[in-house]
Amino acid sequence: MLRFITAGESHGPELTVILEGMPAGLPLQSEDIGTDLARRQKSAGSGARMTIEKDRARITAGAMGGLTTGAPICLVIENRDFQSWREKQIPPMTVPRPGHVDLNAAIKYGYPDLRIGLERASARETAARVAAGAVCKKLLEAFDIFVGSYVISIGKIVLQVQNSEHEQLFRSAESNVVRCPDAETAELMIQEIEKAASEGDTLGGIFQCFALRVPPGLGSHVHWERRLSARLLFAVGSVPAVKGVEIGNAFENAGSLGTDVHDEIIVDSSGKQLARKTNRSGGIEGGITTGEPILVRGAMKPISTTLKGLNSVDLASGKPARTVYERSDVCAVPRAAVVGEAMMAFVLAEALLEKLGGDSIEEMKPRFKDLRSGQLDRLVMNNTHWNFGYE
Ligand SMILES: Cc1cc2nc3c(=O)[nH]c(=O)nc-3n(C[C@H](O)[C@H](O)[C@H](O)COP(=O)(O)O)c2cc1C
Ligand SMILES: C=C(O[C@@H]1CC(C(=O)O)=C[C@@H](OP(=O)(O)O)[C@H]1O)C(=O)O
Repeated sequence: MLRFITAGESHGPELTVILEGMPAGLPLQSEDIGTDLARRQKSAGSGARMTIEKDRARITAGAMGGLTTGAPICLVIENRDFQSWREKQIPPMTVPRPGHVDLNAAIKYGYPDLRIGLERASARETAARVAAGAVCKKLLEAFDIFVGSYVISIGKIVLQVQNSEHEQLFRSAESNVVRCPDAETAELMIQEIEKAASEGDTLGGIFQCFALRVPPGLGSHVHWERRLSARLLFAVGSVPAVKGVEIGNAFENAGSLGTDVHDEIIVDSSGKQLARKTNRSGGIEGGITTGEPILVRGAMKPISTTLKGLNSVDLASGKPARTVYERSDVCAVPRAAVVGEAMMAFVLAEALLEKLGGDSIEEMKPRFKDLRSGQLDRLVMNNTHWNFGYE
């Protein structure tokens, strides 16, 4: 079993993540994690906090001499902003912001100050997830599996050019600050963010995560919690502010005819390998990977903290009050996309380990080679009748 747990508050000294279950022998350096940490910070629409933090993961356990040992991996990320909070007398926060955990956490935990809830609910925690996800990506890369993402929409600006060249779309998207593959649409998205910011408002949007060269056979149909589709929906849906997740073209498919949706099975030009004409299923059928790219989209609500303010109630006086603004992102869809990648990488790394077993990369490699693929001659079928009996 692969698992991770994070700890840390947004303005506390540091974030910690422990990733347990990684096999031994995986090359791992802090720089491997730094790239994704930096990607998660870079985006149009980011607030002032992102100019303060320079995220870097310190590896304090589980890797020695640049290789994982099989022991729990501990990663620590400093919160530089802690320095400006540690000596401060902070006035109590008593007006809950709609869209945040503020009110619910206070009701549930009996907090005397709304800050206590927001400190842990803040998406600062996602830096720790991205660090763990980067390690999972290293494992997947050792088996040539690639996980990436790009932005499909911000507010009402939607990417029109969508095709199956996900890796290429990803590369183009990385060249701009909204992580959109099409330069013209990216420009419109940036303008949309600037407009919302100038009006004291915020935006959400949709990001696409994908995984390429995932072998068929990860996940299972035999039990609800082993279905890879369900596990991916849960993982990507756990990203703060993500309120909808779909696999493949799920919502569009729901309004179409079956014969227009399901990915027909063909024998490819080699005559030996089974393939699909399309990938509307997003690479999973019956909770098991098909070998086609895995596609998961996350829909993020607009950022809850708005400069304009929203109506609420001051819990100290019981009177109506406007929310108080300190600072915030205006749009975080490009940043959330990187968190989505991390969550997807975690689920796939876990599923790969379940499939292959083994305590070291060396043990996993030959088993990976031997994975059942869609090769016709490896499918064991015969025409003898089968007795459907239980006694
Ligand atoms: C990368 C990232 C950055 C975020 N930045 C902000 C922010 O600056 N301000 C804000 O109000 N919400 C931000 N959010 C969203 C809140 O964390 C989230 O809406 C809040 O915790 C409530 O959780 P829920 O929306 O899942 O109910 C961000 C989310 C992500 C994933
Ligand atoms: C710190 C991060 O994101 C934060 C997520 C966040 C929220 O409410 O979720 C609010 C902002 O923090 P602050 O209140 O300190 O300005 C964001 O900057 C981060 O992503 O590393």
